[in-house]
Amino acid sequence: MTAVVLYESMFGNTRQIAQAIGDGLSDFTDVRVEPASAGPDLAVDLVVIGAPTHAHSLPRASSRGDAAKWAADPEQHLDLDPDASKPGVREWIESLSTAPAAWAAFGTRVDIPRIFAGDASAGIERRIRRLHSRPVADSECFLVTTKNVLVDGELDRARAWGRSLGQAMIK
Ligand SMILES: Cc1cc2nc3c(=O)[nH]c(=O)nc-3n(C[C@H](O)[C@H](O)[C@H](O)COP(=O)(O)O)c2cc1C
Repeated sequence: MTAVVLYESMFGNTRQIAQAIGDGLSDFTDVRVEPASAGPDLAVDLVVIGAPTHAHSLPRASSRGDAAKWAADPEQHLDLDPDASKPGVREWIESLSTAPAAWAAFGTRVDIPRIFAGDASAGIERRIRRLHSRPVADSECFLVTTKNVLVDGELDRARAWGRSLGQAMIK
């Protein structure tokens, strides 16, 4: 069995979550963790795909530009990921003609009530479901602070979610 965890990340949090999900999955399968800008790779048994929440939904070119402006402000103490300005998860999904054979969605968002934050994972799930496919597990969103730092315990939660996806695949 093989799996790929695809992510988009501006400031590194979603990348760290993707790597932790990959760690959890690696107990069950060979797994690669890659930016979504690498393009569609459906030749695997499981695709796990995640993005940061921007304006309640998935990043788009304009919100990636806003993220780059935040990172350019030294007072924000943010480093931009190398692939941050490239096409990401929204474009990856738009390029699909069929859904991956097995897939699950995750996101990151600010630790405020979901109704105010929105949730990229729900946006990913909704878009791939339009290709007449259901995820292998409910989507999951991981939390950052308003200063864009992962909330304590979220990497452990991501590892556990990755393990649960691996378990679901071997059943
Ligand atoms: C342009 C922009 C818009 C954002 N909009 C939202 C939002 O609507 N809701 C939210 O919870 N977080 C929002 N955020 C915060 C991101 O969700 C947060 O920066 C991200 O989860 C961190 O992941 P990353 O380090 O992988 O980019 C926004 C961030 C940026 C840069």
